[in-house]
Amino acid sequence: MEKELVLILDFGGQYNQLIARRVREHNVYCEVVPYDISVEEVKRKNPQGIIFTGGPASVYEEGSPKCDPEILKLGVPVLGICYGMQLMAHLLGGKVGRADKREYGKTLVSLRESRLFKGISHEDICWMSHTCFVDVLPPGFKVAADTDSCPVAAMFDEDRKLYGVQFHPEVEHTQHGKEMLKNFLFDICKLRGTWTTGSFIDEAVAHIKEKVGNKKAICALSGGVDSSVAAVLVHKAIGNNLTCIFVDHGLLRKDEGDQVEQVFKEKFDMNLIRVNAQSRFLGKLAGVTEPERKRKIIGEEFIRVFEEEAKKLGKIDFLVQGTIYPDVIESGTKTAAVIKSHHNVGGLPEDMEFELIEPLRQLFKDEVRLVGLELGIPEDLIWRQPFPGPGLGIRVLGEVTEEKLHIVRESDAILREEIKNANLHRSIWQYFTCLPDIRSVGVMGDERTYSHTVAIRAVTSNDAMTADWARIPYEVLERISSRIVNEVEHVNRVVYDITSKPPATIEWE
Ligand SMILES: Nc1ncnc2c1ncn2[C@@H]1O[C@H](COP(=O)(O)OP(=O)(O)OP(=O)(O)O)[C@@H](O)[C@H]1O
Ligand SMILES: O=c1[nH]c(=O)c2[nH+]cn([C@@H]3O[C@H](COP(=O)(O)O)[C@@H](O)[C@H]3O)c2[nH]1
Ligand SMILES: NC(=O)CC[C@H](N)C(=O)O
Ligand SMILES: [Mg+2]
Repeated sequence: MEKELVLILDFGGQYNQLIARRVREHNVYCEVVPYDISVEEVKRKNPQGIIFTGGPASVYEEGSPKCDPEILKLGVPVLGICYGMQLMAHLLGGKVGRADKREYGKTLVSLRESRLFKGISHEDICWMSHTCFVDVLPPGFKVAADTDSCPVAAMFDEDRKLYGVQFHPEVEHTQHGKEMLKNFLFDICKLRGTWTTGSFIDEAVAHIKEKVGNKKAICALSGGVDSSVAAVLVHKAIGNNLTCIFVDHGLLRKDEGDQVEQVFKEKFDMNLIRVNAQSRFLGKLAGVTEPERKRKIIGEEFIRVFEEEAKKLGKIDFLVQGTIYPDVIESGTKTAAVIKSHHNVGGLPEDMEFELIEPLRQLFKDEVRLVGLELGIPEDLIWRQPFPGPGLGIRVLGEVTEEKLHIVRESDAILREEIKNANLHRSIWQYFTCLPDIRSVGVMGDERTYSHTVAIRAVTSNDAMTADWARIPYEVLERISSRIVNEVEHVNRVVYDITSKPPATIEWE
């Protein structure tokens, strides 16, 4: 059976991940690729459909992102969304102008007859976010929708299978957006929706087998969800030619090192090496306060440890990592801004000796969890809360010291225990404490104190791309706060972080 694939050309829009999710929700595999992918590369990947995303630029500006126009001539159906539609118009001889009136948010759109809108009535509430508009249609195109202030809210050329929408079908607020994407995928691109976690596993295993052959690989294993799933997947492909390496960098949570080692030895039949590298990581971090510096130092040190361990094992060509899509996107791409350098992507040193294998690189966390369950990984591991590779190193704000690590470790253990006792551990995506680099005045036992403040961070999320602060019941918060101040030395105040992502991020650094 031919492999089904939709390529999403990334022009830097805010909702690009959502487009990918919506396509996958229809069981169609898709990949988000940079907008300047060459036409040869597109041909090699052989997609049955292509989507151009939105983006902040204006097509008529110099230097605005443009794809190879040949992509529009491949005969593969293309759906341009917002900037994507404007670019399609611009490249094919139409004209894009700047409107006097911006359209932003919910907008009533009149739809005309088009395969894209099959089964949807002649009006729909759509979500708009634009200033520019298609002023003159490119030759061969027809108007498929309009609004009070936008004459071309959608356009199409049925013969060439080129479609454009000015609004965003991928956001929830567009009432029939799902149906529109469905029409594009199934009616226009003639896809069947064969992508399932089972088929993903089969393909990934075959691909890894082919790539690695009889060579050897190591896997950076943290005991977290992503690297455990990656390890099991690669082990399925290459068996004992894989060795997992778990680094205890001194930035782990309370008792975590021993727990990971124990669980892994009990539940998995794989080679595992635990490296105790506490002092070298803490040494490298001494005196460093800037968050991005800290992340890069940790990222590089990880690789140096892997290289040293690999040398002891003979010739190792590949490094397996549990990188997932949000790690990639937040570390910055050609079009997406750097939010923070995830140690395993933006924090990698340039002179690394391994070739990377990252089978989960295109997946979101919830998809990784489904793959893990399908692979038979125990549920309690699959539902572990995410824990970042740089660990407590980015939860101790500012300089990392043993004393501060101790405070975070102990307070975090209390928080986790109480969340579990309150049976909230499955409904909250992530919950942890962090240590802002501040001290404040308190009174304990009639005496003045001048001690640390501990912050509680707890969020709900589906994929870590956006998050809301979790509404932990007051009684639970009260218990956590009182235990932390009573049981953890050098702490006299506990605060609760009530910011969503955006504008904040989940971690504080
Ligand atoms: N202590 C560690 N030792 C070895 N590799 C690690 C360690 N921490 C992180 N890594 C590597 O970095 C990758 C990214 O870390 P990340 O925390 O995002 O994923 P994870 O730990 O596998 O899963 P989770 O998000 O559930 O914690 C991991 O998949 C793993 O390959
Ligand atoms: O492996 C990782 N390496 C990193 O450098 C890193 N930084 C953040 N995170 C985790 O990613 C998710 C999103 O976090 P932020 O909202 O803080 O960006 C959350 O789940 C974070 O815990 C990381 N994971
Ligand atoms: N959301 C978008 O893709 C916006 C496209 C373009 N920047 C505009 O303002 O019209
Ligand atoms: Mg982790």
